[in-house]
Amino acid sequence: MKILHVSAECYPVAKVGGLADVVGALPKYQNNLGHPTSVVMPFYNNKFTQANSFDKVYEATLSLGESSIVFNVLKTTEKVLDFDVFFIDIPDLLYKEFVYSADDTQRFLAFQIAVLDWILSRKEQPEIIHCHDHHTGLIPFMLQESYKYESLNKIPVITTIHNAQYQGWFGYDKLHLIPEFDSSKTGLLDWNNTINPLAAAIKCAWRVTTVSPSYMEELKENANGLEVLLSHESNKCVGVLNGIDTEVWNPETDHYIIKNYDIKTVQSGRKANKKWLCDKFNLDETKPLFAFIGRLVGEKGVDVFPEVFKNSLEKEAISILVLGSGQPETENALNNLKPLFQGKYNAYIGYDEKLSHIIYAGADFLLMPSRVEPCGLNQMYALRYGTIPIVRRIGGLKDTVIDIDNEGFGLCHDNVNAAEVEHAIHRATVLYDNQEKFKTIRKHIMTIDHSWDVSAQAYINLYQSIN
Ligand SMILES: Nc1ncnc2c1ncn2[C@@H]1O[C@H](COP(=O)(O)OP(=O)(O)O[C@H]2O[C@H](CO)[C@@H](O)[C@H](O)[C@H]2O)[C@@H](O)[C@H]1O
Repeated sequence: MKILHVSAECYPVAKVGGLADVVGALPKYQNNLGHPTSVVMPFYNNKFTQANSFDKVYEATLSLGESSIVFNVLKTTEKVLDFDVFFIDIPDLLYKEFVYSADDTQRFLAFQIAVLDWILSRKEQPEIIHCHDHHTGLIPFMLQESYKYESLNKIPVITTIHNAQYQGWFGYDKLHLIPEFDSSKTGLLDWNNTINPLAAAIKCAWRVTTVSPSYMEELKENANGLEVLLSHESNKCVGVLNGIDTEVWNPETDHYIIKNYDIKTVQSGRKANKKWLCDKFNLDETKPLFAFIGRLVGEKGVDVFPEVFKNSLEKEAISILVLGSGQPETENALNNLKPLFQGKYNAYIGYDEKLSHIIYAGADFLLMPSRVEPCGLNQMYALRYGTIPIVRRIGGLKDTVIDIDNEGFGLCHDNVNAAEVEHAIHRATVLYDNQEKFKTIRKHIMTIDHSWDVSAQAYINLYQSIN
């Protein structure tokens, strides 16, 4: 079955968060299962596009309302990735140093129209179009309703919701930008009197998936306004747990980390990575190291950190290291703690792929007090590298981490508040003090298999059910 993924992000081409990891791995595993799978994404101005040369495979002009916009479809000259990636090049709109910005409505509408115009022109068409998040949410609608794409409307289209908090809303003043359709179908675009691309995708896609089974259930109660819609459409919705790319995320071969290790050499390998982190960030390597990696936004629960860190660093003999960027007030609060806890706490505000790998390889515990966590990849990377996750029981975290008190391997809490996170940190220090148990758990978690093998097949089964 020929599969085409449509996405704004794909690792290692362009990554803002977990969406890139998924779209950078799932196609590889689907190819391995014998299904030719490719990705189409925007052509950004970044390290990847600067480092490679590209051939033009298609050129045309698209209509965005009254405007005519020339676009190209590009492919790398050499085979760089394990699967084909096609790039939509619209210089004025997409060729930027960033992935997302304030004028995303125009940018991603033009992208989606270009994708469909290009598919229309191809002799060999995909047998499944797999869209990711709201940036590609109008594709299911356009396939079904825009006159121009009528000949494509038998191609099954599925949408995966990686995060329902973001829906891509825009006003009716931009309705005319969508290729012409029967105006009596405008309701399919609407949710609460505004155009809502994610809602349109939920209504028009043949199947809707979320990235964990628990998140699917939670969305019926809490989906940033789409609860009723998701409950109504629940027959075509299913949760498929994300996997991880075990070639990229492998402590034995990871070229980013300071010392590679496997289950037999975990002790010395992790010691070297921890020492590097502690030297670099002025932390005490004899104490348990707690880390956080991620976007500094409300849904990750990071607003509790200033209070938690202050209290825990005063009470416990621990070190804490943060890697992340996001809301300026949280960035400032985390920076402001540095002078108060020198030698015990540090934060790198920014994005650094290499550092993230070293943290998974060197920290003892990874904090994830998420308010919302559709799946979460960090806890799975942590497990593979032998870092014990401390998570709130929500979404994919609930599906992948079991508490040590329930014969599991992680530390879990039910709510996002300072007291519960502090208590979980305290429990982690007790575990750390029992080095024999700590090391047994560490070895065990490295053997848990979260590779994409199972879930890539689950998606194939889903595609086959609608083909
Ligand atoms: N400052 C930084 N420096 C370096 N690396 C950083 C970083 N900040 C984040 N990362 C990396 O970005 C990725 C984050 O992935 P997550 O899945 O945890 O969250 P995200 O909320 O982006 O994804 C959304 O989509 C994914 C994929 O479906 C879901 O798992 C998730 O629950 C959902 O919120 C990881 O690879 C992490 O290491």
